[in-house]
Amino acid sequence: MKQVHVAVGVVRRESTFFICKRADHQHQGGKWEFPGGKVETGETVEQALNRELREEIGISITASTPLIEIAHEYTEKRVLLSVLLVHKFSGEPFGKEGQIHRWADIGELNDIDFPDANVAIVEAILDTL
Ligand SMILES: Nc1nc2c([nH]c(=O)n2[C@H]2C[C@H](O)[C@@H](COP(=O)(O)OP(=O)(O)OP(=O)(O)O)O2)c(=O)[nH]1
Ligand SMILES: [Mg+2]
Repeated sequence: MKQVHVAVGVVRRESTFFICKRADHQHQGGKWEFPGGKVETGETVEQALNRELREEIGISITASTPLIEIAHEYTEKRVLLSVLLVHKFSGEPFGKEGQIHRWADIGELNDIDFPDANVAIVEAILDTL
């Protein structure tokens, strides 16, 4: 199975994190996600994430640091998630593509319905902060 490389942004403001709901027709539809998307040929992870966060939530990244890389195999798809912690940005995040979104407190992260690969992301957030 081909592996899809995805840049994922953990957008943080104080002890809260900006999350979006994936549309029903998408892979892992109906689950919450950290915004992001596929890394295109010739892009770095940082460039891909900056493009995706502009398109999806209307912000520009000012400062980010690598948080974790996760390779995960779903039954129908193999993904490599390169996750960056986005701690400075300009603009106010919103659901630019009409998606449901919210700020989740750090204490809620363990109870949110994320795709399976995100268990390791949530662990990394809780370990780091
Ligand atoms: N953005 C994001 N994707 C995640 C997370 N967890 C997780 O398993 N994924 C998976 C689901 C998808 O298979 C893949 C993201 O790819 P995608 O198809 O949504 O990428 P995209 O935003 O470029 O979408 P598209 O416009 O190409 O349809 O990564 C997460 O927290 N955020
Ligand atoms: Mg996306």
